[in-house]
Amino acid sequence: MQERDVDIAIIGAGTAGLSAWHAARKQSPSVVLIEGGQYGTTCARVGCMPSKLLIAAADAAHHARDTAGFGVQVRGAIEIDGRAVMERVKRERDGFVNSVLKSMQRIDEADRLQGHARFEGPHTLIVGDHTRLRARNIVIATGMRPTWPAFFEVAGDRLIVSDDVFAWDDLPASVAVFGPGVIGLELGQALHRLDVRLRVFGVSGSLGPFQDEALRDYADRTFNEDFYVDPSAKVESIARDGEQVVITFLERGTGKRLTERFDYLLAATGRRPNVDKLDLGRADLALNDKGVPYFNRFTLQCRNADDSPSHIFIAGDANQELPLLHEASTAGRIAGDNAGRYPELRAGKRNTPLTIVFTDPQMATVGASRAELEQRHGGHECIATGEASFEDQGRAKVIRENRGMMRLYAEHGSGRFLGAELFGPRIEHMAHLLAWSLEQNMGVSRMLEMPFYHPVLEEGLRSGLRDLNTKLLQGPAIVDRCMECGPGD
Ligand SMILES: Cc1cc2nc3c(=O)[nH]c(=O)nc-3n(C[C@H](O)[C@H](O)[C@H](O)COP(=O)(O)OP(=O)(O)OC[C@H]3O[C@@H](n4cnc5c(N)ncnc54)[C@H](O)[C@@H]3O)c2cc1C
Ligand SMILES: NC(=O)c1ccc[n+]([C@@H]2O[C@H](COP(=O)([O-])OP(=O)(O)OC[C@H]3O[C@@H](n4cnc5c(N)ncnc54)[C@H](O)[C@@H]3O)[C@@H](O)[C@H]2O)c1
Repeated sequence: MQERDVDIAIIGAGTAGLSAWHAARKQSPSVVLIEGGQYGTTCARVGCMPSKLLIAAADAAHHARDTAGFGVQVRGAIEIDGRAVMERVKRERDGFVNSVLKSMQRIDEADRLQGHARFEGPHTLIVGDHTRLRARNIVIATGMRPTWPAFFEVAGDRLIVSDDVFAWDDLPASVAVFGPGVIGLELGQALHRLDVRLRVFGVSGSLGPFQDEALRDYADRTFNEDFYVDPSAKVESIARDGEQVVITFLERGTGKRLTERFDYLLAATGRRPNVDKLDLGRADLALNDKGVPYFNRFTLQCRNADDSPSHIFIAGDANQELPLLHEASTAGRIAGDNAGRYPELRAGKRNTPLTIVFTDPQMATVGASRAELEQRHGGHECIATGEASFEDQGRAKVIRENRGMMRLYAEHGSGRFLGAELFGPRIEHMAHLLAWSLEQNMGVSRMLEMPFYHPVLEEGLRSGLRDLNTKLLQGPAIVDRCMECGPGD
């Protein structure tokens, strides 16, 4: 076994680990990055990028089929070439992975270690059974992996997770997706639009990231016009028969017992942090009931079992706080910086929570949910809710994407904007405007003073803000459609 001493060890060469490495390296010349799996990051290899590539192909198919409403006839059938779809997904994905690998070449080979890392003691790691690494400070950036209930395993090798989708050479004929969360909805809708026969089964009624019941119901109705999704499914049995998975369930709406065969069961039932194989018991850290170290979200510093501050930091999906790419990058930077400075620490700037789901229509949440806000601000009377629909919105009608609604929250008295849940066309852009407004502590009336071009989807957002302003008793109600700059709202 090779023995080695370093100043800082970073476990995991994903987005958080790479970001931590660069920040730590500014503080110390002795930083080692350990990777137990493949280089290239989850985002580029099996996460954000290949999923968006598959969705882009699905969007192309959808738009090609959706021309008649504009008076444009496409003659002949729209055919999906599954091999060509997957070939492009993988080719472009490989390009993204290669750019990560290229950027990693900036890290000296001597500063990279390959092998699974586990704790032998609070300052000692065993890497791949070939190296004992002693480090003054350590960053855990080990990411997450998919998780599923044991009863899915009857499907054998026909049980797959999102990673497997991006290894396909061709599209299958049918898939049963379990889990209408972010991954299940994005991949499920994309597969459906690429002519894969689809059912999406959920439990407990949850749908994507929405907490607001009105948005959840609206999204549920809208998605069900496109593909079958039952957020509270009654699945009676799952069995394997030959090369297929046989699922018996009660059909939503009719209650009819149906038995259907699928090529795959795609488990999109959540992801768990990769901390269970780190031997954290030997690191002397205080762990929560899920085995994840307690940490401070501004410093990313963990706590020891005796509640004293630890020399170990945890960033990215591994800490389970906000498993999103931009959060992994920010948290990694703060953790790496603090690992370099320890025992002196700096509180990092954390961004406004922002989630965007790339379905059609898109889903987004900004800031806190209404329930969280009520708790934080002292009850429902402290929070005003504004609302607007995209169904009659000018620009949305022009492009025939007039589906969706939004709920916007603000504080009574101060008029400060606090958060939103949005469902509608190209919501990714409006969600950014709202997150940036929140970062700047803007009041709703100030937001309404900002320029709104015409005709744009953001005029729909202005309608929601006007309604919110009225609910705050800070402006007149908009009784008639606002016509001062055309039919935009
Ligand atoms: C299908 C899918 C789509 C997604 N789409 C989006 C999106 O559109 N937008 C968005 O913001 N986020 C998206 N995400 C989430 C995003 O990909 C993650 O939040 C982000 O990649 C997490 O980065 P990370 O560095 O924490 O983890 P990772 O990139 O997973 O890095 C962790 C690394 O640690 C290594 N490792 C684990 N254990 C050990 C060990 N013991 N020793 C050594 N190495 C170890 C792993 O091999 C891995 O390389 C998506 C995720 C998935 C799965
Ligand atoms: N656009 C994006 O930003 C994006 C895209 C993909 C993934 N991600 C990240 O990845 C994380 C993980 O995504 P995910 O979709 O795996 O998790 P998730 O928590 O969003 O969804 C899991 C879903 O599975 C359901 N479920 C649980 N057990 C079930 C069962 N036995 N049968 C049927 N359904 C069941 C849950 O009710 C939930 O709806 C997300 O939280 C997100 O942070 C982000």
